[in-house]
Amino acid sequence: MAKLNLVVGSMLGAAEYVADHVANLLEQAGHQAEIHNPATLDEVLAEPDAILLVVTSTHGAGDVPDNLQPFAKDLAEQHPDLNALKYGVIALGDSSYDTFCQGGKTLDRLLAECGASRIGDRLDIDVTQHEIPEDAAEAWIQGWMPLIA
Ligand SMILES: Cc1cc2nc3c(=O)[nH]c(=O)nc-3n(C[C@H](O)[C@H](O)[C@H](O)COP(=O)(O)O)c2cc1C
Repeated sequence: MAKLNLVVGSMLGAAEYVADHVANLLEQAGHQAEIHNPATLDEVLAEPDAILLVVTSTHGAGDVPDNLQPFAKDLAEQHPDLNALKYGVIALGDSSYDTFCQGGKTLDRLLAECGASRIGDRLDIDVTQHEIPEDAAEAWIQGWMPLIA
């Protein structure tokens, strides 16, 4: 069973609800899930064997939410060696923006640039299509969990 660090980016609460729901599902399946909100890079670097799961919305004009900005900034500036780190990304956004799910895409890119390996595909949840984003996340995590077993 795996240890997962869930790193949350949220302004209005939707991504927080998704992270809580996903953490419960992971724990029900026997995994250990710890929510980091706000997250610090040091906490993640302290557990290189844990899998990182980013759950973030997008704000502004394609920006990472304020509570995740320090984490993203440290990743970009410190560029730590994350070759041993595995991660997944659940992004929430609104497809009416050109910058659809850009917050999640940015975290995905920053982690990959530091050498981390994404497990499976990123989930981009369009909140205009999913009134309850937790439902889309639940369907995705059921397909993702076998990849971390
Ligand atoms: C001011 C504002 C700006 C937004 N900008 C974007 C954006 O650039 N791209 C996108 O995909 N969604 C954007 N969204 C949609 C949010 O990402 C979406 O509503 C999400 O569910 C909010 O999650 P949260 O409650 O965790 O913050 C924006 C929403 C607001 C209110």
